[in-house]
Amino acid sequence: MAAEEAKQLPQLPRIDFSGVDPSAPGAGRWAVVRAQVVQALATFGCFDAHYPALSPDLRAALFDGAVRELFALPVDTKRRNSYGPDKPLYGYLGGIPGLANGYESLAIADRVEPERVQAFADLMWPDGGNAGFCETVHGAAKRIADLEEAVRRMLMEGLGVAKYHDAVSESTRHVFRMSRYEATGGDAEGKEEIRYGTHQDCNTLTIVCQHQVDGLEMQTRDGDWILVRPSSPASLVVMAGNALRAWTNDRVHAPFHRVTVSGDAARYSAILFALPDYKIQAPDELVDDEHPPRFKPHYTTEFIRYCVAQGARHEDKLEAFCGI
Ligand SMILES: O=C(O)CCC(=O)C(=O)O
Ligand SMILES: [Fe+2]
Repeated sequence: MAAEEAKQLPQLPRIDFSGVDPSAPGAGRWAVVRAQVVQALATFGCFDAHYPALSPDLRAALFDGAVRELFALPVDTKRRNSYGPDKPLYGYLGGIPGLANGYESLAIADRVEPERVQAFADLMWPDGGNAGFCETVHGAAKRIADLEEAVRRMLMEGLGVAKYHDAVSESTRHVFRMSRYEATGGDAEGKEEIRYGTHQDCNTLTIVCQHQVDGLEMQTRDGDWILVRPSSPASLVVMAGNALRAWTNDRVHAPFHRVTVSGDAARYSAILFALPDYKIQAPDELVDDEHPPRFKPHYTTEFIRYCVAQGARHEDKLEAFCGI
């Protein structure tokens, strides 16, 4: 894409979380940031979050140490990362036919807790020596999970439904996925390849941390593609998925996105997915004459099953699944 062309495209909203402490809701710059979060999720469905709590040092330790070591393991070892056939999107993924090529990824579920990270590390390195991996991965994932909770709380406060926050947190699971996208071997035109095809996420909120190599592209409501360029070494991308869109009765946008890679360096990312166990049904406060119900109540597991069966088709799957 030519530089002049890129300049004309809208930029992702950038929201500065410095001075926001997820463990002290309401304090510091909370109210100012909350207004920006609600606005960004309603329009773009995503934003660039400057979040110094995930320090550049911790980020470097995560990618240059832990994640690289993990992907260097033999495939048979990585395949041990499985949560059973009922949870297809949980464990090791090595390419998803038709959707993701030259892509490999592993995931730690269901909560970001030291014991879960340790159990994962013990599967990968049964002989031990994984204490450094655990400390780094848990440290990074915990900070990202804190941001997810703060963003969700801000959104719920902004929409006037904060009273549901604790119950929603209680039945939200966190899946921390580490992904690797194979390089294409050159920057020349025509060398770029879509490594993860166009899709909307099925969950409530997703937070992407990309490292050094860009590649995440977000589609605006008008259909333009924006290549995400992190605004600072401490920036993350926060986006809404279809579960949050449905729960808010369509007040939040769930953007289509994809990953395109070129060049000689593999791309690595770490992604936190918040997955709802609760029934997705908009609270009464978000349904009125002006906002009639848009989606039938459902569970996200059912919707994910539907999406997997539908395959890589680029369409509004939520509407097709449960639109009213
Ligand atoms: O790796 C990324 O930047 C995003 C991948 C993605 O969209 C996904 O796993 O759902
Ligand atoms: Fe995604």
